[in-house]
Amino acid sequence: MTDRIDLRRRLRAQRRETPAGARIAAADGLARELLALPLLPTRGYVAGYWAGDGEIGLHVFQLRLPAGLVYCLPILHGDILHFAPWRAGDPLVTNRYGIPEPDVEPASALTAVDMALVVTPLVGFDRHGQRLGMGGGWYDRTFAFRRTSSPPPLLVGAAFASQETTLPPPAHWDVPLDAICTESDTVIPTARP
Ligand SMILES: Nc1nc2c(c(=O)[nH]1)N(C=O)[C@@H](CNc1ccc(C(=O)N[C@@H](CCC(=O)O)C(=O)O)cc1)CN2
Ligand SMILES: Nc1ncnc2c1ncn2[C@@H]1O[C@H](COP(=O)(O)OP(=O)(O)OP(=O)(O)O)[C@@H](O)[C@H]1O
Repeated sequence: MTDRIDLRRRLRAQRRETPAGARIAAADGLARELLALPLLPTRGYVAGYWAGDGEIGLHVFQLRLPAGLVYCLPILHGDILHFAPWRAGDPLVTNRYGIPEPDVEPASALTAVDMALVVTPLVGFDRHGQRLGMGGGWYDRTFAFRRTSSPPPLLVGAAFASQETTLPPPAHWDVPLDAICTESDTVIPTARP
C-alpha cells in the first residue's frame, strides 16, 4: 500500500515536470497512436478526460476523432463514473477534485456500458496492462465488469512513455487495460509469467 502511495507521488511529480514543448508534441503523438489502434471503433461514444496535473493532453485526439465517434468526459456520480458528450464551448462545472465536467444531470448521463472506447488517464503503467491511477478507484469500480468480459468498452490508457514503471502485484479489483498509448508507441499487454 505505501509502495503505491510513494510510487504515485514520484510519478505524479515527474509527470508535472514535462516541459511545455514536449507536452505539445506528445499530445500530437498520442493522437496518432490512438487513431491508429487496430481495434479503434468506427462509431459510438468515446470517453476521454480533462487533462490536469501534468497528464498527457487529449485535445488533439478529440479534434481529429473520426465522424462516427462522439467525444465524452467523465462525470462523478455516487461511487462510479458516468459520461456525457462534450464539445468545446459546452458548459462545464467543477467536481470535488477541481476537475471540469459537463454540466448535465449525472443520473441521466451515459454509463460505462454505453461506451465503445475509454481512454483512461493514469499515473503509471506496466507492460502487463496494469494501471496505477490517482487512488480513488474510480476506473476500477466503474469498469469492474471488464474483469470477466471482453470489450466493448475497449480500455486504453494514455500516458507519457516515461510513466512506464514496475508496479506492485495487482489488487483483486484492478482492471487491466487492453492497450496503452503513449506519444511514441502503443503497448499491447503481455500475459504475466
Ligand atoms: N483528468 C482526470 N480526470 C479524472 C480522473 C483522473 O485521474 N484524471 N479520475 C481518475 O480516477 C477520476 C477522478 N479521480 C480522482 C481521484 C483522486 C484525486 C485526488 O486525490 N486528487 C487530489 C486531491 C484533490 C482534492 O481533493 O482537492 C490530489 O491531487 O492529490 C483526483 C481525481 C475521474 N476524472
Ligand atoms: N471494484 C471495486 N470494488 C470495491 N472497491 C474498489 C473497487 N475498485 C477499487 N476499489 C477501491 O478503490 C481504492 C483505490 O483503488 P486503486 O488504488 O486501485 O485506485 P486507482 O486505480 O489508482 O484510482 P483511479 O481509478 O481513481 O485513477 C481501493 O483501495 C479500493 O478500496
